[in-house]
Amino acid sequence: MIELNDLLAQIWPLAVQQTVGIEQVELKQALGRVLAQDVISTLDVPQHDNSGMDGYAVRSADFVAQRQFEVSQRIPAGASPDALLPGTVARIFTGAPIPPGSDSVVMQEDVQVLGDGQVVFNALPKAGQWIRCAGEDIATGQVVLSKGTRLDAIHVGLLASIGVAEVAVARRLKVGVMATGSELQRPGSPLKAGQIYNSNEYVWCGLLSALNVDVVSVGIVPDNFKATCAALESLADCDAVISSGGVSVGEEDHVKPAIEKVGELRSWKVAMKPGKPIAFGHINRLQGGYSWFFGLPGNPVSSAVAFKLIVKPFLDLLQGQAVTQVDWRLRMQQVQADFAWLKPDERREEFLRVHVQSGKARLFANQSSGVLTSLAQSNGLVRLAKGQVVSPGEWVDCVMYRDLMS
Ligand SMILES: Nc1nc2c(c(=O)[nH]1)N[C@H]1C(S)=C(S)[C@@H](COP(=O)(O)OP(=O)(O)OC[C@H]3O[C@@H](n4cnc5c(N)ncnc54)[C@H](O)[C@@H]3O)O[C@H]1N2
Ligand code: MOO
Repeated sequence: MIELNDLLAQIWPLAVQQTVGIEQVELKQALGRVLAQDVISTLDVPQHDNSGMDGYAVRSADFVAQRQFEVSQRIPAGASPDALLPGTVARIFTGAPIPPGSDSVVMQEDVQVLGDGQVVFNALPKAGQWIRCAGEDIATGQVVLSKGTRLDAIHVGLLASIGVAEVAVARRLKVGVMATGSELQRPGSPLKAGQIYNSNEYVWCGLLSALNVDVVSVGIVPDNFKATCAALESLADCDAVISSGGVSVGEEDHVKPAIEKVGELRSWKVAMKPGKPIAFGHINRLQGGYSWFFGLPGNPVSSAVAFKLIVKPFLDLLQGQAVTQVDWRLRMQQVQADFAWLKPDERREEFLRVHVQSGKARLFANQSSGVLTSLAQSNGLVRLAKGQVVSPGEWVDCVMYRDLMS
């Protein structure tokens, strides 16, 4: 068995070295994609000093002599103002450019309008007040977003704010999925004796949709060697293939021998619970090259946890996402156990499904790797080292699901 940290150290660099190609997309299509180049601003945001309030643009030094002023111009947002005449003020609105010669804005609530183009100020302005300075958000030449960022809605808005209409992103990945198991049935069809519904594929497809990849599914593959080889070969043109089930040691487990036949098995069995029988390798393509392969366990919890901890970061890295953004170990937090864990696994590190609230982790009662409800009713995984016991009140490492899928 390989340690999880060692597996990650072995496979993540492979993805970093073999990131996929780049394409230009329109800004709105870039949501959820990974930026392939640094984006540098060619302008200041805002472009001009502008008003932070509806009110009056003034010269603060004029207030030494007087409190009543003539309004010499009106500046709505989008206008190009004249210089402020000495001894006068300008009516101004939020976002409008500050006229040359003015160094301060007084909000209209502090001003009395006399009706003959004159106004009286009830407050003394401080130089610089209510002025939003040119370039205070983004300065010309600044790296606004770095290569390797997965673009969220705010990132896309930030790019729009500097006038970018198209960006270079990693091309979409093509990911193949297959669920092995002669006992599996599709939701929508009645279950025959001994059958269970294929849920793993639905979990992955949901998780994959957050990664903006194209999914190709061959659906359910029966437990036989030939069918397994054929399904794997049919997905060889994908960037990566994920299968579930059939990776353990029984006679009905055909994934390991099949991957050895159609490609190469590079690693098998990880010292983690849930998720021990994980296969990693590749499927050869007839025309040369290969597709990465992850054979995840059939147990629904094992398959989902292995996906989040191992496969998802690998797919992110293939798209060029920065390692610091995908390595969930950097986002572990300490939580206080609201439970006791007295019979630890001596050979594997464990990931316990917990619900964390106000810094306290409550353990889901049934930690079986077949109980998918444990994932539905938890929001994080407590990570325990081999043999680690836990007493109530102890501080333990935890990774939250939101940090696994961000
Ligand atoms: N003698 C041993 N037996 C087992 C070992 C072992 O080391 N020695 N490891 C156990 C562990 S740990 C796990 S995890 C499982 C993994 O086995 P497989 O990956 O070969 O998975 P299957 O046996 O095909 O299925 C396990 C379980 O999951 C259900 N399943 C399968 N596919 C799906 C699906 N698509 N959706 C929902 N549920 C699925 C399946 O019906 C089984 O109940 O092996 C242990 N055994
Ligand atoms: O690895 Mo298995 O997932 O312990 O049940």
